[in-house]
Amino acid sequence: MIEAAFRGRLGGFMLDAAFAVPGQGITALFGPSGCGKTTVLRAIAGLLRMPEGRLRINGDIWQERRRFVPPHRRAVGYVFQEASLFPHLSVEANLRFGLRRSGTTRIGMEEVVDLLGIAPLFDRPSRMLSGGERQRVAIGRALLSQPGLLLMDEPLSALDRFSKDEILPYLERLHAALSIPVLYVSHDIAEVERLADTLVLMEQGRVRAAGPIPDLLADPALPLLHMPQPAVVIDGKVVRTDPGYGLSEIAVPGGVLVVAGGLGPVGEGRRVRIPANDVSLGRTPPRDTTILNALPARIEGADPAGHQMTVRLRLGSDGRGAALLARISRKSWDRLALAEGELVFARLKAVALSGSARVPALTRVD
Ligand SMILES: Nc1ncnc2c1ncn2[C@@H]1O[C@H](COP(=O)(O)OP(=O)(O)OP(=O)(O)O)[C@@H](O)[C@H]1O
Repeated sequence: MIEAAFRGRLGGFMLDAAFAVPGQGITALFGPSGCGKTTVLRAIAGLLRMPEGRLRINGDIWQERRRFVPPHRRAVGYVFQEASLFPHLSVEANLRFGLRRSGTTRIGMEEVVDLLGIAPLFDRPSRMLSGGERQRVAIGRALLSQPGLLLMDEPLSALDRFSKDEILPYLERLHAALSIPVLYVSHDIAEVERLADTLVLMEQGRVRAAGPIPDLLADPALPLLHMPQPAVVIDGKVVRTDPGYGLSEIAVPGGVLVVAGGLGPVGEGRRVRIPANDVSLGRTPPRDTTILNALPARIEGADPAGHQMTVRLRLGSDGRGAALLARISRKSWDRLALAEGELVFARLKAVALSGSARVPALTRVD
């Protein structure tokens, strides 16, 4: 468990942020520019001492009343927006610099090099790396310092789209292979939807909500559902693959989804992303359609969005499955006389796998 509470004033900015999140997986600190995400990360690293603060990381107290563990005694790895490598040193020497800082070895050089695909870069001076490559080395160096907690402050924001897409699968691999909890600052919801297990939503120095990302994306009291392009993410497992058609079946709470790709061992974890604009609703099961996914679901409620409605649903005829959103026209809502509690068939035009394999938390290896 990671329990954090910080309160205090920095110039004209008031921070009053408290959250408790699982001590494993990736927790995203998400919110608009200036809401205090970096300040919280700095307070967790001990680089900033808030007048009132309480911080407990998986049982270890790092700050409480007069107790304040200094930054060098906190087992954190910190990855910044721009990798601060030694430009004249080789990748290997930069990585060894991380290794030297610590006595115990939880993660070794070989594992880091393998996980982050660093082998081909090993002998290069770090000034000759691309932005994405530099960031991979910076992440490797942070991991080699044997952190009990990895802090990442917008690690992809200085990269172009191409480099971002190149590095995201590596972050997903880390997520799958390591048990080190990660606090990940971002203001890019696409990144957060892809990587995070838990979301801490910040607004003006405060925590508006904290919880599993699938729940927060579909919560009508929060701004995420009211964004122009809302979406849900659902975590499931491969139950069948059909290599001939390049399809896999993913069991999710309340149904089974057919998705393109995602072929892999049965039982492996997968996350899917379903944009609300790609979901339509009908009262009867569809026939003669090219749509592969049409699942029974119950309407939980609906919120007007201009001339449209954002309909909140739960998969399964009992309405107890995963949360789903549908953006439909108000006219369709009225024409079908839809209402809370009704059973409908959700037709999902697009179900995209979000990233690569996700290993369920319980089978993660240490
Ligand atoms: N040492 C300081 N003294 C005064 N004000 C500060 C200090 N540190 C941060 N602030 C202010 O606190 C606010 C929050 O800053 P912070 O960098 O934590 O936001 P953020 O959510 O990470 O933003 P961004 O996404 O733009 O990086 C800002 O208004 C910033 O100017």
